[in-house]
Amino acid sequence: MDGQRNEDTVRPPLRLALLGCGSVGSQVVRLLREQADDLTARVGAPIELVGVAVRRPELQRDADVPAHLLTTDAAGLVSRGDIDLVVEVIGGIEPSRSLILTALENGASVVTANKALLAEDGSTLFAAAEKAGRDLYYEAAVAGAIPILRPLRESLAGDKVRRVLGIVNGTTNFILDKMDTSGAGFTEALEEAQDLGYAEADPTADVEGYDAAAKAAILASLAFHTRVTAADVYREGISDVTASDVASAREMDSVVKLLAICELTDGPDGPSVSARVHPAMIPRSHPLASVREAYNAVFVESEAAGQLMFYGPGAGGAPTASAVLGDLVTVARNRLMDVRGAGESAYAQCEVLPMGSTETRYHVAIDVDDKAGVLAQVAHTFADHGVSIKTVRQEGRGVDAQLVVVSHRAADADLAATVEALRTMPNVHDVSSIMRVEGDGE
Ligand SMILES: NC(=O)C1=CN([C@@H]2O[C@H](COP(=O)(O)OP(=O)(O)OC[C@H]3O[C@@H](n4cnc5c(N)ncnc54)[C@H](O)[C@@H]3O)[C@@H](O)[C@H]2O)C=CC1
Ligand SMILES: N[C@@H](CC=O)C(=O)O
Ligand code: NA
Repeated sequence: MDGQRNEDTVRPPLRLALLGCGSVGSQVVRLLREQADDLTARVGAPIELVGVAVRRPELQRDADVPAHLLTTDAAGLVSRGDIDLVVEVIGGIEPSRSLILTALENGASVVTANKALLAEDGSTLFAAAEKAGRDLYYEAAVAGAIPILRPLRESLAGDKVRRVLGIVNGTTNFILDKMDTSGAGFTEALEEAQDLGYAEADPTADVEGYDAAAKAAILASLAFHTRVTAADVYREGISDVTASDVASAREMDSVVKLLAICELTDGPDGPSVSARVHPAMIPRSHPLASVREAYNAVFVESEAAGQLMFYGPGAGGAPTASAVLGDLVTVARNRLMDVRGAGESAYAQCEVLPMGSTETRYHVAIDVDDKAGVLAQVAHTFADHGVSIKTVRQEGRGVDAQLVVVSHRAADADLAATVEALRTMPNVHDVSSIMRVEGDGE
């Protein structure tokens, strides 16, 4: 009966152009075909794939794309004037930016997974979507399949988000998890990630934190109703994390994770925000510590809702295509109703704090002479830079000792200056591990 009723009310097809047919694009094609009837029923009209822009048409693809749909002329496809919906899964800045702008100008609604572009120049795209009166949706751009952007933009629109703490890069989480569980070094763990297809042949964007920084910019913008770009995000990757850092974390009953941290801080001149990506120790009891392998999770703290956690697959063709299809159904429904969905609100116009004035905590391992007064000298150095010590542990190592200091929260610049000063002290041999500490409620 229901099926019959839907068929009776089905409208003419919405015409879809797909830009890019790699890992994500080919899964979009597969799901469109396999779920065609359900999608038609959910949207209220069929979605008809009318063109697929590719770079190399001769390539064998995971999805069976009819040859007559393939074109190398992506610009021509989005300029045709008869396209209702465009999915951009090419990636990178150009030609993706120009293609999305042309698609919007020609009246199409757009779905993209392109975090690099949104984090670099989202404001140009949002302005173009608004001018055209069309939707621009991008749930897949952060944490793949995990619904996180829609909850921030819509479900939490009546609340005040104060903090977003996320594991938003699957490759680096896989590497750090391997280092923790098997004691592997960074290089060995990276090779395993590459063998399993998680890390690219050139893993720089993942390993050096650029991918997570783009996602942090998008998260901070939506969470705090402001504009944060990738250039505003402090970034450190995981290539300097050693097996000894991971072992130090284990001794503290903690794990090392690459975190994206976005915070709202109230000040006398109004709220400001910070966004940073760096490795940090978190206690094993924290919900993010149990995020294993290539999974992602985003932990959101808001004033009324309290703590929320979003967990699932953050990468991979099919999971990412799931998020793309979710957006596609939404923008297709909006087209049929001739409305625009919720757009970006950037009314807050918050200042973005530099990393130096962001408050963090440090775990510092210091190799020193095991002599009377050395601990006091080290403690003075912290105090001289205005950094309060939370705990100190000392381990004897023959004539030497290792001091493991965990600080209270202090300006990151003061902590960095403390470490610099420690390195010049006569009884200090080495500052062998420096790691920020997060998530233990301080
Ligand atoms: N793979 C994943 O797990 C995730 C990917 N994303 C994003 O999804 C987007 C696509 O990623 P993937 O599918 O993994 O990349 P991919 O590299 O597998 O696919 C991109 C495709 O675009 C094609 N292409 C490049 N230039 C083109 C042009 N001018 N015209 C037409 N086609 C062109 C390439 O030949 C390639 O087949 C990127 O923005 C990526 O950041 C987001 C979340 C997860
Ligand atoms: N390279 C990314 C994939 C999706 O954004 C990751 O490893 O998480
Ligand atoms: Na997502």
